Amino acid sequence: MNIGIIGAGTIATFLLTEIEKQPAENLSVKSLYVRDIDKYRKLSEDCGVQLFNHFDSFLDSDIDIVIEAANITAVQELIPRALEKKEAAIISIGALSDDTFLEHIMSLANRYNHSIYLPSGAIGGMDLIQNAGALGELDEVSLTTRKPAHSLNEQSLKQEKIIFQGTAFEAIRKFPKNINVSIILSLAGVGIHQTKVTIIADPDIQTNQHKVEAKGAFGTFSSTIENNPMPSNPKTSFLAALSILGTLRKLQSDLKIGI
Ligand SMILES: NC(=O)C1=CN([C@@H]2O[C@H](COP(=O)(O)OP(=O)(O)OC[C@H]3O[C@@H](n4cnc5c(N)ncnc54)[C@H](OP(=O)(O)O)[C@@H]3O)[C@@H](O)[C@H]2O)C=CC1
Ligand SMILES: O=C([O-])CC(=O)C(=O)O
Repeated sequence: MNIGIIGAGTIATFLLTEIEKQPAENLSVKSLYVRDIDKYRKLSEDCGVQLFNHFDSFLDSDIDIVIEAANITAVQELIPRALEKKEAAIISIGALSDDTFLEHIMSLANRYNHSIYLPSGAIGGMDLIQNAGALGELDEVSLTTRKPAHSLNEQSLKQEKIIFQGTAFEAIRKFPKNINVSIILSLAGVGIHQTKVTIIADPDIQTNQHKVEAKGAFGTFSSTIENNPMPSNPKTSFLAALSILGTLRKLQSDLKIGI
């Protein structure tokens, strides 16, 4: 499967490097769409990947799937165009907190017969949350995120502080680079207006921690992940980058686990 990536930052560089190390996997990153070709020329030379700053040329290059690894605005601007020609995977899932946009890209996916893949990012258990709500009997879903204070621009904190409490809809608007996980959780579960989110800035931790709790006819569920951050962008957890690799592997495998 030939891959084109939007963006060339932390997650994109991880994918480039790791996919190149596994030639037997039948995955290959062929093209990168960037805003500034000069900034990423060395990366492209080191990894043997072609750079594009013209989106249609990127889409027309030898790729089967577009992976967005940029930001919410890039999803809004570029994914509708991508879906006319290719499959797409999105990691800046916060963009899907806009119902009108979500309906728009779903109708494009349907019209052009392309799927939209949403890797589970820095959390897990989305299969369980979806299954628990299969009969509409999922009553409550919440997320408590605890991140190092500096990741949340709270460098001066001396002790932990709750910096946000509200819905996922409100959370992603206040923290668009830190709480994409709340939107995939909402899409899997009870929606952006019902999913409760708490964000804690903690000066004494180094990991990105997410606690998911759910309650319904199925029983109760609780899981906590302590994510190691990516060195080049501590806001981003290593698992978020791994989850894209996981999605690509699942797409290629005949054994679909947890689907
Ligand atoms: N779903 C989840 O669980 C998680 C999601 N994320 C999200 O993943 C995304 C990527 O994270 P990460 O790799 O750490 O971010 P980085 O900031 O390291 O990299 C972002 C890259 O995107 C590029 N970019 C931004 N806008 C555009 C555009 N319009 N067109 C092309 N390229 C663009 C930037 O380029 P330039 O140099 O031009 O600025 C940069 O190369 C972020 O939105 C982040 O919030 C992160 C962690 C978890
Ligand atoms: O990487 C993480 O831990 C979570 C994150 O940034 C996001 O959801 O946007």
